[in-house]
Amino acid sequence: MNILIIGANGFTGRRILNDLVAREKYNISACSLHEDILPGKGYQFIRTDIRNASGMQSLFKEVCPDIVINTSALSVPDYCENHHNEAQSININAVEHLAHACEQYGSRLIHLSTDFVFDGRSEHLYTEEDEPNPINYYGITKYEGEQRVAEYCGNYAIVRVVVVYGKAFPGQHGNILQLVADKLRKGETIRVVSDQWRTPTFVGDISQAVERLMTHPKNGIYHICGNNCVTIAEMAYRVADILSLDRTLIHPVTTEEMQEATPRPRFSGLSIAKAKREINYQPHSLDEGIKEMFS
Ligand SMILES: NC(=O)C1=CN([C@@H]2O[C@H](COP(=O)(O)OP(=O)(O)OC[C@H]3O[C@@H](n4cnc5c(N)ncnc54)[C@H](OP(=O)(O)O)[C@@H]3O)[C@@H](O)[C@H]2O)C=CC1
Ligand SMILES: Cc1cn([C@H]2C[C@H](O)[C@@H](COP(=O)(O)OP(=O)(O)O[C@H]3O[C@@H](C)C(=O)[C@@H](O)[C@H]3O)O2)c(=O)[nH]c1=O
Repeated sequence: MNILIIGANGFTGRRILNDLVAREKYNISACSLHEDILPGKGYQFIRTDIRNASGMQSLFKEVCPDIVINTSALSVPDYCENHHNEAQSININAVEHLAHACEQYGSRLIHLSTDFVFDGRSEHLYTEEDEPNPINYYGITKYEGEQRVAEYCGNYAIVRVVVVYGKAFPGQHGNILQLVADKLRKGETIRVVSDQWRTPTFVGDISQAVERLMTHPKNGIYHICGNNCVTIAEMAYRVADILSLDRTLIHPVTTEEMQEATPRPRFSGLSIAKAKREINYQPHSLDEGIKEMFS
């Protein structure tokens, strides 16, 4: 089976690449905007900018992928808020070209998306049937990208993940749990929001789910995240407690006090009932994920 992983230098993409290579049963190609951050064995790396239509065509011609896993994105909401054109070209236009290329080559597209497609006004965990209504530009572009995939691709799965955490490699952006651990280890304080609820996702659980979705016979959206719905502050306290760090350095603040430049959903916990039912998805608990991340 020929697999193409796009965005393979990224936090989630590299974890999926490493996990699938370790299975030793796939023919794997990886691409990213820049050179391979950590060259290894068991895959070929082809540097490609997926905004470039002819570059994408050559990539597909060379790889002839059965499965395409798209983890590439402009995934920093604050940056997207001030760089609309760039966000649109990566999160929407390139995704549309990708969907067409998959259709042309008969590839199944596994496309990563986000809880930020929702407005956060819900009182319950969002299901795949709930109507998106993004409240920041990143969310708008990711929702539009989802729609292009569903419209132009005959064989696809959209995988929505939430606050992804796990070990990062040098050169990758970290995550809020790593930031908390780093600050507390240095004896520094950190302000964390106490009124935004999420279902954080252990990065290894995404590759577990993606591998199952590669051969799953259905199209559609899948919510893939953890099964604990907590505030960002609660995540920070769990890191402090599990690593025996000083929890008094954590200063919980409201969204209003935090004065974030980019609006974020108040509540964007996702329900994983569909993934459990259809692909027997079984995520780590938050405590298990934190322990594995810092082991
Ligand atoms: N991180 C999170 O908490 C969450 C992430 N998501 C979604 O999950 C997915 C993965 O996110 P994450 O792991 O954080 O992503 P990263 O930001 O870590 O990685 C994205 C990768 O995309 C690559 N890329 C960007 N533009 C292009 C391009 N034009 N052509 C080719 N490659 C490109 C970059 O490559 P290079 O490094 O080579 O420049 C980068 O490494 C995204 O779809 C994101 O929207 C959803 C919810 C939460
Ligand atoms: C840096 C920082 C963040 N936070 C909060 C803000 C936010 O709610 C949460 C995570 O912050 P981050 O900066 O990691 O990113 P943020 O932009 O909120 O995270 C999002 O990333 C994109 C890609 C997604 O798709 C979303 O699912 C979500 O995970 O932590 C604090 O409370 N204190 C801090 O010092």
